[in-house]
Parts: sequence; structure tokens; C-alpha cells
Amino acid sequence: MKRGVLIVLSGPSGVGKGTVRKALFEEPDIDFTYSISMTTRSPRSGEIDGEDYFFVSREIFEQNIQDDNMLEYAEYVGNYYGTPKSFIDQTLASGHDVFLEIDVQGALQVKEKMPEGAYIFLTPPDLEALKARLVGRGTDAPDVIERRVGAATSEIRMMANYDYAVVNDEVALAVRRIKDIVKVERLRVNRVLPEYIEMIEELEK
Ligand SMILES: Nc1ncnc2c1ncn2[C@@H]1O[C@H](COP(=O)(O)OP(=O)(O)OP(=O)(O)O)[C@@H](O)[C@H]1O
Ligand SMILES: Nc1nc2c(ncn2[C@@H]2O[C@H](COP(=O)(O)O)[C@@H](O)[C@H]2O)c(=O)[nH]1
Repeated sequence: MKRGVLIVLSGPSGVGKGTVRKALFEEPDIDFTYSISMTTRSPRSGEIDGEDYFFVSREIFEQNIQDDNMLEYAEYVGNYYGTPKSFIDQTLASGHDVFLEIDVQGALQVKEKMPEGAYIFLTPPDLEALKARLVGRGTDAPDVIERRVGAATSEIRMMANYDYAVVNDEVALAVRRIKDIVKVERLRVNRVLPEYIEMIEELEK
């Protein structure tokens, strides 16, 4: 049976990870399973618990760390964010591709543990565009935006630790670049593109 591919999309806050991920998931030939993160941040207007994030208290998050339930976690601009572990293991083992959208600290922790994934750094055309996107999104107070842009400068330096860098100049172009990367990754994991596996098995009968 084919094994699922782990795809980790990371990059500074506001670069467009969520926007690109949503556009990617709408592609007819894409069937990724999204890993829902856990966070102590308060929900933004319109965000749904169990869909956008699992929103929990600091106590519950810290209990999950102690119980070794997290594949990775990071403290980012005053809140915890992390990836529940068992979901990732089970989904990959069942042959489904898993998609993580996480910050740079978390992505590098996952890469240490699971180097066989596709680690993609989504980068803005420049820092001005990044700040404009955070301001334009309208979800964060000015001081939080400053902290996020401040964090971005050191995050962008970590780009060299990734397998791939994708510029999010236009969403449709970023989606196409990521789809090409996933094709390469499928070949690396399964040695043959999965759409051919059934055909070969049929011929070998
Ligand atoms: N290619 C693009 N060109 C212009 N604006 C964009 C582009 N991609 C995303 N945006 C806009 O930038 C803002 C931030 O996007 P988004 O929320 O997807 O970023 P993010 O990286 O997921 O942020 P966070 O890490 O904080 O969740 C949104 O208002 C979105 O519409
Ligand atoms: N290390 C992790 N980072 C995560 C995870 N889920 C989301 N994130 C990243 O946190 C920042 C802030 O997110 P926001 O929703 O408050 O804007 C952003 O870079 C996210 O990608 C996670 O599970 N682990």
C-alpha cells in the first residue's frame, strides 16, 4: 500500500499560508488531510473550534505537552501552538497525505523527527508586502503586527533549512508550485507515482 506524504507549509505570519492552503485544497486533484493545530490563542471572529484550531487553555496545552501528545509545539507571540501527534501517525500509516501549516520553530522540530516530509517555506515578495498583508487582514492590533513582522526577519533567515522555497506573489502561482513539489515528493516516498501503482499491480498478477 502507498504511504502518505507529509507536507509541511511554513513561513512568517501573514505571508498567506492559510490563503494558499485553502486554494490548494480546492484543486480537484488534491486530497490532503489537514492537521488541525492546538492553540491557546483566543478564536478570531468566524473561527470555529475543531475546524480552524482546537482552542484550549494553557493548562490543557501544558498537560498535552507533559503527556507527550504533541509532535511539536512552539510559543509564538505569547501563545502556544502545536500539532497533536497521534493524528499524524495514523493518517500517514493509512496512506493519506497530511498537510501541516505551522510556524518555523515547529516545522524545524518536525523535520528533526520526520525528515522524509516535504518542507516548504512560503516567502513574501518582500517585507513591505508582508506587513501590508498583516495590516490588510485586519485581525491583529498594531503592536501584535509589529511583533509578527519582527519575528519574520529571523524566520526568513531559516529558509535555508527547508527543502523548498515558494514565493507567494500570486496565490494561483504559489498553488501550482506547491503541486509540482508534491509530485516530486510522491515519487521520492513511493518510488513510483501512486496513480501507476494499481496499474503495475494489475500487470504483475
Ligand atoms: N499572494 C497574495 N497577494 C496578496 N495578498 C495575499 C496573498 N496571499 C495572501 N494574501 C492576504 O494576506 C493576508 C494574510 O494571509 P493569511 O491569513 O493566509 O496568512 P498566514 O500566513 O496564514 O497567516 P498566519 O500565519 O498569521 O495564520 C490575508 O488578508 C490574505 O488575503
Ligand atoms: N509551531 C506551530 N505553529 C503553528 C501551528 N498552528 C499554527 N501555527 C503558526 O502560528 C502562527 C500564528 O498563527 P495565527 O493563527 O495566530 O495567525 C502562524 O505562523 C501559524 O502558521 C502549530 O500547530 N504549530
